[in-house]
Amino acid sequence: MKVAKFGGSSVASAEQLKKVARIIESDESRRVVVVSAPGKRDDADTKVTDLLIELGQAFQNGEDTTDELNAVLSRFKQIITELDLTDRVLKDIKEDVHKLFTEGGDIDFKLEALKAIGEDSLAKVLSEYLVKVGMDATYLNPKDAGIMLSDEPGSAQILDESFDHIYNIRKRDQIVVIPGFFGYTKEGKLVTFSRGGSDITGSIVAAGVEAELYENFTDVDSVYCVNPQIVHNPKEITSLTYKEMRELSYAGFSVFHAEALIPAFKAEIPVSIKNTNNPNALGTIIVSRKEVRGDPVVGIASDKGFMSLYVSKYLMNREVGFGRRLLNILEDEGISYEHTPSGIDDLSVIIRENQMDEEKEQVVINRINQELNPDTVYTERGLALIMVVGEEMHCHVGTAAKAAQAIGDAGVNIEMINQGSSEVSLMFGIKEAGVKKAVQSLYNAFFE
Ligand SMILES: Nc1ncnc2c1ncn2[C@@H]1O[C@H](COP(=O)(O)OP(=O)(O)O)[C@@H](O)[C@H]1O
Ligand SMILES: N[C@@H](CC(=O)OP(=O)(O)O)C(=O)O
Repeated sequence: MKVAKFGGSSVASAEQLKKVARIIESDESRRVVVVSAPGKRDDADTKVTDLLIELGQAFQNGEDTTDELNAVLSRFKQIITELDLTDRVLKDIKEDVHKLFTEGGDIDFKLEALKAIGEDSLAKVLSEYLVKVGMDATYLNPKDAGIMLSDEPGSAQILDESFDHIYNIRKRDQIVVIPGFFGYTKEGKLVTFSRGGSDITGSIVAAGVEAELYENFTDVDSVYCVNPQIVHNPKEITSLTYKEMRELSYAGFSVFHAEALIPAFKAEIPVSIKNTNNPNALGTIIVSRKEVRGDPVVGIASDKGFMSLYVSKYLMNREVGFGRRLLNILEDEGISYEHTPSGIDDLSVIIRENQMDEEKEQVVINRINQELNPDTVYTERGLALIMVVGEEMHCHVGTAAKAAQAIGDAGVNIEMINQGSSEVSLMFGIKEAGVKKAVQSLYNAFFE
């Protein structure tokens, strides 16, 4: 049994949904299908999830919501008209939205339920279309699928007990179409994963049903060794390990959600990245172990939006508990951190900028000054991280030197270097403005 997930680009229009139906029909082991909400049809378009977020914001601000609701309805109207389906889904959307706007309840959970309407409606549309073209298919709500999540709106996590429930999907003899991106808490409240989270649903369902393969259909022929939006026509990666993909997706390979690998990895289910627009292309396979190739680097990822919090104090190395107290301050202020590169008398904490606005930054700096009495404390915004990744790095001499040289050749200053003890990746912190030049130069050094 295979689980096939189709992303926003694969379900953006009636034309795309016809391709999806052909893909499902062409392999009878594709029995479980997970879908996103309709994504962008072109660069200027808006994802349905973003339209729903705008609808929620208008409602929360007490504004007229007619235009925002019509924008969502018209996306679905166009799809069902072109597929010649009933207008049942439009009625459901209107009813669901009306209920959410008029019944009592917590606003945060209403906003969550609104956000999920895109995936939910698309799953209904696709199952109806599959039946219309002759397949035995049915819609399955995440609650009935057994997808139980933690009570963390917008960043929910799977509860372990879900997997036993999800296994029961195997017993169904129809093709089931499950909306991605959301599930339910034990109390029955709808909660979503973080953005792009349909990949997570697909991985959870694949682990739950013990699938032979988790296929993730998107709009590129494979995972490329660098983001194709940065380097023109980069080399394809045919296979990589979970560890490598985890590092790369964390650092900007948005083709697969960084949190989506864990369920498939734990259940040892191979993940295949395929193109809905070119399903015969080989794609990329992600597995636990791959043959030794002799290449130290498989991919180079980059992500913007980081900042560093720099703290120095003479004899920091001898002050017991200094690091713990610093991180405690961040914990108290509800800030998560990414990395902590350190020297003898100094420590930098790398944080995503959206974790700490200017106001919070002042609170944190004041507390550090009062509670830790440092020599210096300051922040630097506008940082990017570049991650050079490859499992074979540990048996190659000189990879770090080659990477640093390539960044230097691009005329970009390295602000920070970090290498994890697992030696799967090398991380460089640079100013955001230098990302394109540095990535192109690294690509030339390792792949050309
Ligand atoms: N290294 C990479 N390899 C392939 N695609 C990448 C990479 N890094 C970023 N991307 C981008 O990821 C996009 C696919 O992800 P996404 O838009 O989330 O797809 P979907 O709509 O299927 O969920 C590609 O169109 C590509 O621009
Ligand atoms: N629709 C949701 C979830 C998702 O996975 O979407 P996409 O497949 O378009 O990345 C979002 O936009 O966040």
